[in-house]
Amino acid sequence: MSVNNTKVQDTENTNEWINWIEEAIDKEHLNYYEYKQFNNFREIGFGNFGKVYRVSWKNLEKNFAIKSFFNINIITIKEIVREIIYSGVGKCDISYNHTALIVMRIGV
Ligand SMILES: Nc1ncnc2c1ncn2[C@@H]1O[C@H](COP(=O)(O)OP(=O)(O)OP(=O)(O)O)[C@@H](O)[C@H]1O
Repeated sequence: MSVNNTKVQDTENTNEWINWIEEAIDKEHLNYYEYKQFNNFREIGFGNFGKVYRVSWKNLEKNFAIKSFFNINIITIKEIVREIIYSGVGKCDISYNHTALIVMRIGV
């Protein structure tokens, strides 16, 4: 799974959280999006953990917000899980500047 390609700090705890995400995808509790299905990246904000982009999906009119997390570590991975549970619609493939990406509904 692509999350392993990021700059993950290789602690047991971090791996547990990554496993949680991967299992949730396997069991289809989480949607998984290919990064290449998104285009028209426009930066719309940034927070403590990374940047947020407005993106188009599969060249359709459908827009999503994508949140990127830099320097994946135990703190950010917990934040990713929290965001996925409370506001996310899914997790995205990782390829953008080696960051983890989650996909959210647009609008805050
Ligand atoms: N789903 C979204 N749709 C549209 N804009 C968003 C969305 N999520 C975040 N944003 C924009 O990106 C900015 C940063 O959001 P982000 O969640 O990264 O940080 P935060 O909530 O301000 O703080 P923290 O980093 O502590 O979570 C927000 O202030 C908002 O302007």
